[in-house]
Amino acid sequence: MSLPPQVRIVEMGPRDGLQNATSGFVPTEVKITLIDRLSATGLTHIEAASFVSPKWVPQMRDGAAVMAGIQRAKGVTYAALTPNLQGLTAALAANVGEVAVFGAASEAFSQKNINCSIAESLARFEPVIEAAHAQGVRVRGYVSTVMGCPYQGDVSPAQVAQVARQLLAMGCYEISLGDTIGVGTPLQAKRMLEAVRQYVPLEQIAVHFHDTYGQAIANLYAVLEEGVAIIDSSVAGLGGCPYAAGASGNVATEDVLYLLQGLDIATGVDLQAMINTGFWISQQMQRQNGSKVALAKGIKHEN
Ligand SMILES: CC(C)(COP(=O)([O-])OP(=O)([O-])OC[C@H]1O[C@@H](n2cnc3c(N)ncnc32)[C@H](O)[C@@H]1OP(=O)([O-])[O-])[C@@H](O)C(=O)NCCC(=O)NCCSC(=O)C[C@@](C)(O)CC(=O)[O-]
Repeated sequence: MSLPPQVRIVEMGPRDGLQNATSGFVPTEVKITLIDRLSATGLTHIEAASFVSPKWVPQMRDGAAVMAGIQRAKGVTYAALTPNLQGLTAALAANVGEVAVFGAASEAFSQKNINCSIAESLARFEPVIEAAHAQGVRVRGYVSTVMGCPYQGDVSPAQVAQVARQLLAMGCYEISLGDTIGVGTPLQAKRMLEAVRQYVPLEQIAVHFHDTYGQAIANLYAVLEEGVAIIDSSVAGLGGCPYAAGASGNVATEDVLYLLQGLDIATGVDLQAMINTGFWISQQMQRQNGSKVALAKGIKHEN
C-alpha cells in the first residue's frame, strides 16, 4: 500500500488536550480563544467539548458555554463527546456539528472510564447513535486502549477489531483507534490495524495515538504506509485521559504536520499558525510546549 496523498487532521486540543489539565480550571474564555485560533489554521475538524458527567471530568463542565462562545468558521466541524443520552441532549442543545461515543477494547478501562462493561457501553451507545442520526448528526466511535491498557496490560488486536466492528455496525461513520497510554510500537500498530481492517473499511479508520513512550510519530508512519488517512492529534501535545494515570498527551499536531509535509502529504493546515497557537495555549496553561517541532522552529510574531 502507498502513502495517502492527503490526510485529515482531527484536532483534539480543546477536548482530549484540556480534559486532564492539572493546572486548575481552564477558563471558558481561554477554551473559546483556543478553538477560534485553531479554526483559523485551516483545520476542518475540531473536537471542541465533552458532555460527560461534571463529577467525573470537572474540567469539561462548561461545554455548553464553550459551544455558545466560539465563532463557527465555515467548513469546520465542531464535535463533542457524548457518553449517554443525557450528554447527547446537552450536546444537541449546544448545536454541536457532530458527536462521538467512546468505548474501549479493555474491560478494565471501560469500567474505570465510563463505569460499565464493554457490552453495557455498546447497549448504551445504541440509542445515542439513533437519536443523533434522527437529528441529522453524525456519530464518531472511539475504541480506547487499542495497544495496551493501564489496568489489564495486553489487549489483543482481535478484541479491538470486535469493538470497532460493533461500533461501525451500530452506525458510527468513522472509528478512531486510541492508543490511550501511548505504549504501542509500529509493528503492533500494523497488526492492530490489520485486524480492524477485516471489518472496517480503511477510509473509515482514524488513528489516535498518545506519545507517552515517544512512539507516536513512528506508529503514525507505520499506519500511513498502510493507507490510513485520518489522524487525531493535539496542538502542543496537550492532554491525556483522566482515567489513564501517567498517560501523556496526544501526538502534537505540529509534529504530525511536519511529518506529513516531509512526505508531501497535503493537510490544508498552516504549520506556523499551529505553532503559534501551541505556544499561546502552553503559556496560558503555564506548561512546557509538548511539540518538538514547535520548540525547534519557535514562534513567529503575528503582528
Ligand atoms: C459515563 C458516565 C456519565 C457514567 O457515570 P455514572 O456515575 O455511572 O452515571 P449515572 O448515569 O449513574 O449518573 C451519575 C450522575 O452523573 C450525571 N450525569 C450522567 N451523565 C451525564 C452527562 N452526560 N452530562 C452531565 N451529567 C451527567 C447524572 O445526572 C448523575 O448526577 P446526580 O444525579 O448524581 O447529580 C461517567 O462515567 C462519565 O461521564 N465518564 C466520562 C469519562 C471521560 O470523559 N473520560 C475521558 C474521555 S475518554 C478519552 O479521553 C479517550 C479518548 C476518547 O480520547 C480516546 C483514547 O485516547 O483512548
